[in-house]
Amino acid sequence: MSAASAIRLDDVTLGYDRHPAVHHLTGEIAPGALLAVVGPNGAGKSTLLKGLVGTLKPLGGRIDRGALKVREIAYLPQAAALDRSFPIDVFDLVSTGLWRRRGLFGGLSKGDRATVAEAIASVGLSGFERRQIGTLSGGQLQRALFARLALQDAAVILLDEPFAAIDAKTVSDLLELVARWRAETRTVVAVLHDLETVRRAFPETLLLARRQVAWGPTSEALRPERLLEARGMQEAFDDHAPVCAVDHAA
Ligand SMILES: Nc1ncnc2c1ncn2[C@@H]1O[C@H](COP(=O)(O)OP(=O)(O)OP(=O)(O)O)[C@@H](O)[C@H]1O
Repeated sequence: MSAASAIRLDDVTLGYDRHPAVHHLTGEIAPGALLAVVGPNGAGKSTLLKGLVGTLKPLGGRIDRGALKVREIAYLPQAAALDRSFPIDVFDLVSTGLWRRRGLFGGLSKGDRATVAEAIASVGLSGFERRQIGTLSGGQLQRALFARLALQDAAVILLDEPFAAIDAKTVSDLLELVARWRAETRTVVAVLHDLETVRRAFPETLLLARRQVAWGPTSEALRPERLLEARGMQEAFDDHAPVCAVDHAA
């Protein structure tokens, strides 16, 4: 992991084909932060993660990652984005978490194999090493993907709806892993829909509705009036508007 750097957003607009999906984002993700990103469907949450990981360049404003390299940011997209028919077993999937350190064709040493086995054990999947990922339940697959993330040794970990359709036991096991990452001073940003989980486990929240409604301590950001405001802003958003002139006063 590199020396910790904050990620700073300065009036960032992100979108597709010159149409903003989310705009006027300004704030700082401090090193070691545990930040939830919350908002209605289509609010721009996934778009924001794509901006943070650098796959989407801002249409406006600036994302400053300091000394942090884009390859030091690990990104777990929504489960739907993963091709589960890909012929790979749990061990090989998890071991790809070492690629950054070992290179694509580096091969695994005995020590590496032990590290992979440990990561698999840490998510409760020992015994599943040779199972094809297509045969796993949704929760088991998510455990395997978290084990791979753990091996990536990333300074920043971005999770897009990591607990969608996952049972309470699995969520609580994976949250323990997230807490461990935080103790290791990694930064974790997670898109979440379950506000109970956010309130329980995430000290900071960014509430989005095509722009930021609130960004700060979770208890403040998730006040009922803020959530209501987010819903109203989401409904009022014009999906076809071009990039706007900045309206800081709004
Ligand atoms: N590749 C794309 N091309 C064009 N528009 C897109 C693309 N991806 C997302 N959008 C649009 O950008 C807006 C924000 O989408 P985004 O996926 O970021 O929302 P979200 O908050 O993650 O939603 P959800 O909770 O439903 O996953 C939506 O109007 C969506 O249709």
